[in-house]
Amino acid sequence: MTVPPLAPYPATRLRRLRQADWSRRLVRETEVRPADLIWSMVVHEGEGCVPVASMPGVERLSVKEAAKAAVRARDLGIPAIAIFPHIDPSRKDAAGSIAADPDGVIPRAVKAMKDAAPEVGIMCDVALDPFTDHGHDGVVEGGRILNDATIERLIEQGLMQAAAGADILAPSDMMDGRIGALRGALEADGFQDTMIMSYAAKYASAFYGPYRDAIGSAKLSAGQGDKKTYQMDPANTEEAIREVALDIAEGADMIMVKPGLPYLDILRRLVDEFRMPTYAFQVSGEYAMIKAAGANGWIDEERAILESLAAFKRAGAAGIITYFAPWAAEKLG
Ligand SMILES: NCc1[nH]cc(CCC(=O)O)c1CC(=O)O
Ligand SMILES: [Mg+2]
Repeated sequence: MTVPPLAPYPATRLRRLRQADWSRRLVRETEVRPADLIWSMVVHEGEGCVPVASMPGVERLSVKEAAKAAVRARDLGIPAIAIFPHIDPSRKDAAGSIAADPDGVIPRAVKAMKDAAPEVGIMCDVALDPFTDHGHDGVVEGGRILNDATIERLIEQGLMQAAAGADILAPSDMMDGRIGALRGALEADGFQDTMIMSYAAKYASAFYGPYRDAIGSAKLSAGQGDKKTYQMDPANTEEAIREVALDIAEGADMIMVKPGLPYLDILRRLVDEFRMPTYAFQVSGEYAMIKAAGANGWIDEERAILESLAAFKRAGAAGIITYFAPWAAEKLG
């Protein structure tokens, strides 16, 4: 990109445009609006709201509360909600047997939310980890995560979610080939309008820690293995291009980079390379860091939240999946 020639100082003084709020607003290049936000939300099988210790301000919501939250999202101008399930440990097993249960908390929440606020898009994670007792996203055999056997389970789960009324399916497992398999299954079963947002460039990150607390799959963070054989190495950027190219070719409508703030370089590259609707997930650890530093008075929490959201837009995100969505929409609306 060539910069047009600038008159040298003092004819050019870049500070001129920064001197007043009105002129700063006038030259602002990007803006965060409620319509840029996807509300990341945890639902649980019980009643009421249960606070998540490592994510102050985030609560696990019952199906009933999730329906109310959908109405709130609509009123705030938030276009979509991504839901994640907390499952009682007694109901988990090695196979994640209940992941595709049509009476599970996810399909019940989807139906209740779509009934309460049909104008709000509902996105579901396609992955086994909330339902497995080992916390992995796939079928495990002899310590290995089986790719193709996992895809079969993901298809069952995704079709169940689509049948429940989910608008967007978001496979977050990082198995190879799952986008194409899911797209084919959706077409075959009459769900040609169900969207897929692929967690295409998803990294094996330490920033997911509080999420495992939120959905009750703490085992991995306690040192029982890691997800490095399927999630990406944080050192890699060329590989993200290959991951995304394949997911687009397999039929993804939207792509995602995860985590968010530490991976803005990846986000920018993918937007420039593919020109697809590209989303950033500001994950649980990013939320927790801002909340913790804010609570200690070490940073100005409100400014830090808004600055972080602005950074995603500046880097080219079409939208941001964030636990801050309701607070931010209220502030920005
Ligand atoms: N596949 C599950 C999944 N879906 C979203 C997150 C993380 C969300 C967050 O940290 O906020 C994870 C965790 C993981 O992959 O280990
Ligand atoms: Mg892939």
